[in-house]
This record gives sequence, structure tokens and C-alpha cells, in this order.
Amino acid sequence: MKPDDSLAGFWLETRRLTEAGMLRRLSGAFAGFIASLGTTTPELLLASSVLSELEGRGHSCLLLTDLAAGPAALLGWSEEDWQALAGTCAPLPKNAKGWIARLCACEQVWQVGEFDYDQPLVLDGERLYLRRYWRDERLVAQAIRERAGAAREVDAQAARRWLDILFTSARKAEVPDWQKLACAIALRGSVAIITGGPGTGKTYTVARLLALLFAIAGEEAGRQRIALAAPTGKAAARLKQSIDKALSELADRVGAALPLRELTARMGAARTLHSLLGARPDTRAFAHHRGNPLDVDVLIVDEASMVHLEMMASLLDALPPSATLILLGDKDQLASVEAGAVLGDLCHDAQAGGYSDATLRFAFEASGEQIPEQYAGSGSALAQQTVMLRHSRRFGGPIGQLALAVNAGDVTRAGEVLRSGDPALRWFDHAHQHHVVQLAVDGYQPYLELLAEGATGEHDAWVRTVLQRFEAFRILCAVREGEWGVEGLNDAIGQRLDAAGLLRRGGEWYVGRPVMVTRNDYGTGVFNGDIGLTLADPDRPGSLRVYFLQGEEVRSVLATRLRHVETAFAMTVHKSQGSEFRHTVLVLPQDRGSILTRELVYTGITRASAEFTLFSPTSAALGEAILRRTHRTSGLRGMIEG
Ligand SMILES: Nc1ncnc2c1ncn2[C@@H]1O[C@H](COP(=O)(O)OP(=O)(O)OP(=O)(O)O)[C@@H](O)[C@H]1O
Repeated sequence: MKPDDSLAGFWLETRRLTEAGMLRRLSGAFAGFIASLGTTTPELLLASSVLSELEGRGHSCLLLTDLAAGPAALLGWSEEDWQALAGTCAPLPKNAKGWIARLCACEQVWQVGEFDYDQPLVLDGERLYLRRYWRDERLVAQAIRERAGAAREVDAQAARRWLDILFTSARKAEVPDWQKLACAIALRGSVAIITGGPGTGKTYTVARLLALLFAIAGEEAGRQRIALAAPTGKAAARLKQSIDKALSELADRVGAALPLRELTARMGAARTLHSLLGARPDTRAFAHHRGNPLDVDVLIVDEASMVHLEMMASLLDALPPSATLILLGDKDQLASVEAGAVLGDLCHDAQAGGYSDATLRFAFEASGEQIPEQYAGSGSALAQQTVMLRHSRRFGGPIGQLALAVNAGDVTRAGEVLRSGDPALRWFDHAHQHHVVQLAVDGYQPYLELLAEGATGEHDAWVRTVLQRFEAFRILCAVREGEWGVEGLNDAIGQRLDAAGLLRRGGEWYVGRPVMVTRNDYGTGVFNGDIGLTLADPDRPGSLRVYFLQGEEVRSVLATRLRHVETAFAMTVHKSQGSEFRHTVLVLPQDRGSILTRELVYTGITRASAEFTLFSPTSAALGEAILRRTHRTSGLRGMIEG
């Protein structure tokens, strides 16, 4: 890069912000890389560094109207800090049009529609992208549009006959029966989305959808290839377990009318998306892509809210056009850690419905269910293929009421439910760290007691029980650092358990240490997010192994072979997605209010199946979090609808 005095102020300010921890080193370096590619201007550097910084915060692009208005809030900076950086590049354009004019003149920027020579920045309307994200959004939008629009011939009468068999006529919990409607609608296109909160029956429904596809496929049924997948190993194992259970109950009920055990037997294990696509070490590329597509007819993907933009693009690229994709997930949960809020974007119309006359007619013919008038409209082709399940079957109690209030942004109601005195809910504000630690000592006691007693009977069965007990309780944090973060709490909990004689922490590895895998490791077969417990190896005295529970199955790896792990008495809410604990404790930090959002609190609450405890620095902090929505800038919705 050529030294340029006019840019000196920008670089100085960039360094100050980096040292203050407000700007990633990468964002400054990215601006430097852009500058190195050709003639540069201060505003190009400013836009590049902001774009890169926003990418690190999950946004897939930078809206130029936001840049013109000043993106301090998006960046989580004060207005003064933004002005200090922007001031080094003044005078700046006052609106998006002005920004477009300036950026178009830069050789590092490709304006969509103009001659493309692989510039790293892409300007699509008023959105500035890193090329990779623009390409991914384009791919996802195009694939989803084509799939949603590809209407299939459906024998509506046969579908209805089978749906009446598969869904019992016992008193319906909701009218219309959205589960039945979801099955009917999924028959029509090569993509369908079934969204809903915890316990609304997404897995229950998809098991019936599989049975329905099997039933109406006739002679083809025996050849149908079905794949189950999820973003994490744990979610995949849970999906398989729930589908097997639902199909086995169905098989008992429908009997010889449909050989469902044959379907279960042919389904195989559920896999992580990484493994399904054929991830390879040291490369982002997968073995499967449009040149080597997946060998499937029906692909079910659970916990789709955790699927980030790049992964969704890879998945759609690898899926043959003839295959049906069914996405299951809760659109209101936290978006993926990486850039994009794909499920949220795809489900934009889910609440309102927006069903066309043709959809209303088809849905009635194929399911016998009438979609109420209020859900009629003129939604996109994807909206016609999306169904929201609205009634929770195992989440109606106080935890469910709390989740509903939080999701609706009703701070008063959330406070009332939390203070209702119901033993399933507890709320501590103005607490100290030692209160959380004490709760952790009590919560983890059951598995530690079992460890102290030692193995009795068959070793695997004992390990399973220890793991199940450990999985019944968890501390969830909003942040990693500090005394209210994962790191501080893991340390404090470990120390206290040690002091109480419940653990003996000799070094890095010790009996009873819970760990979370932080990177996929194909050598040992463990994946990012997997959680295991360190226990003595019964066959090699003095040696430690980490045991993982996948569904009902126990598997283990020599502790010293696991290189990317961290202690997991406490974990982030992000990492807890796809898991459920009998008692979940959510710890909100004392400062860093800006990262506390409604989606984070909702995701934390919905991890609890029987008991939920909240620690918040003040009562006001909870209200502020509930009112703060996660916002991720993306152009995906516009591309799908456009
Ligand atoms: N129509 C129904 N009739 C009877 N039981 C149902 C029905 N729908 C769901 N259930 C039951 O409700 C429970 C929750 O269903 P399911 O696990 O499918 O929900 P989910 O939306 O997949 O939940 P999660 O998001 O937690 O995975 C299960 O025990 C299931 O058997």
C-alpha cells in the first residue's frame, strides 16, 4: 500500500479503535487489503472497515442508508467514536445515492449489472457486500425461489385419506390443525418450512409427513432415500430419536395399513450438516456440491435457526432439484453465530400467513382443514410453503407463559410470570457471583454423587446415567468474558466444587470435568458443540476418557486426543441451542447490556423443560433486553421476493 497522507488520520483512528477493543484487527486489515488493490479513497476505506466489522457481528451486508445515517448503533459504538472515525474521511456523502456514486467509481467495487472482473466488494442496489456473502445470498434466494415455485402434482384425495389416518381425530388442540396443514402444504413444492416454538410438534409433524410421503409414493416408496440432518451432533441425535419414537407409535396405531417399520429401518442415522455435505479438513469446500449432488430424495433439517448463510448456500447447492427440502426450526430463536439470519428471513411472513386463494383451496382439498381468513393474503411463493405451528403441547406451564411474554415483548407480563411464585421459576436480581456458583454446586451434585459412588453394574449403563444427570442442569451465559461470563463462571464453579471435595482438579484433565468441543475434529469424530464428561477409563487404570451421549448411545474418546475443548459447567446461550435441560439457569451480565436481546432471553428460557432460574443485574436490565431486538442486515428477503 502506498503511504498517503490524506489517509493517515483514518489509520490512526482505526488503530485507536482496535486497541480499545471496538474494531476487530481483521476489519482494519481488510480495509488495508482493499487499499492495496488499487487507487483508494477515504470513504472506500471507511465503508470497507465498517462492512467487515458488521460481518463479524452477523450482518451479511452494509445498507448504505445506515452508513449515511451513521451506523454507531449497529456497531455498538458511541456517536462520538463514530464521528471520530468518520471525521477522518470527511466530507462524506449525505445519503445512499451519494454513497453509491462514490463507491461505483472505485475499481475494487463491482456494481451488479456492470462488467464483472471479480472485485472483492459488491454493490447491489443500496447494499454493499463482501463478494462471498453476496454470492451466498444470491444462491440461497434463487434456489429457494425455484423450489417454492416448482409446484408438484399432488393427489389431494389420497393425501387427505392418509392424513385422516395419520392424525387421530381425538380432540384437536388447535383449529385449524396446522400440523395437518403443514404436511399437505409440504407435498406441493420441493421446499417447505415448518416453524414453531418448543413443543409445538415440529418433529411430531415431520414424522407424519415422512409417513405420508411413504404412503403416497406407491411403488416408489421402497426406493425413496431419506436423510435427516441438523447443525450439531446433539441436535441430529435428538431429531433421530424423536422421529423414531413418533414413527414407532404410528406404526403401532396404523398397523398393516402402512409398513412404517420398514421406513424407519431405511432412514439411517441423522447426521450433522457438515458430515452430510462431506466436510474435509482444512478447506471450506465440501465433497458434495452441484457437480456431485447428495444422493437423497427427501432431506429433513432440524434446528434450522442455527444454520448460517454460508452453510445454507452449500446445502442448497448440493441438493438435487428433484429432492424435497424440509426445514424445521424456531424462527424466534437466536440467529446463527456466523453471518446471516437465514431462517428468520425465510420465515418473515410465517406469523401472518399470507396464503393465496390457490393455497387455501389446495390446503383444504388435501387436508380437510380450512385456513382462517385472517391468514389469507398475497405472500411470496415461499410464504405459500411455510407453516407456523402455534400451539405448544409441552410448554403451556409457567415457563411457556414466560417465553410467550418475552417473545411478544411484554415486559410487564414477563415480570408478573417471573414473580408469580411458581416453583418452576426463580428470578434473582442484584445477585453476586457466589449465588450462581452455589446454585451450580447444588445443580451438579446429582452427577457428582454418582461419580463418587463409582460404577456399579454394567459400565456403559452407569456412564449413561451419569451423563443424563449432568445433562439435567446447566448454567447459560450471554457472554464469554468476565465474572458473569462462561470463563469466569467455569473457573469459579470448578474451584468451589474442588474446595467442597466434590471434584479433584489435579491439572487440565480430571475426573468429572465436563467439556464442550469447540472445533470439528474428523479424526476423533467429535464436532463443535458436542458435550462430554471426563471419566476414568475402566480398561486402563490411570487413563481418562471423555464420554459423549448421542441419543441413547454412549461413545468415548481418550481425553488427551481432544485438542479443542473447554470446560462446560457454564456455556453460552448460543451454544445451548438444540439442547434442553430440566433446570436451566440464565445469567445476564452486569454490563454489556447492548448484547442482551429478546432473542437471547427467549432462547435461554426455552432451553428449560421443568425449571428456570434467571440472574439479572437489575430488574430493569431484563426489561431492556426484552425490548431490544436482534437486527441483522441482509438482502435475502428482498432477493427471494424480487
Ligand atoms: N398433535 C399431537 N397430538 C398429540 N401429541 C402431540 C401432538 N403434537 C405434538 N405432540 C407431542 O408433543 C410433544 C412435543 O412435540 P415435538 O417434540 O414434536 O415438538 P417440537 O416442536 O419438535 O419440539 P422442540 O422444538 O423442543 O424439538 C411430543 O411429546 C409429541 O409427541
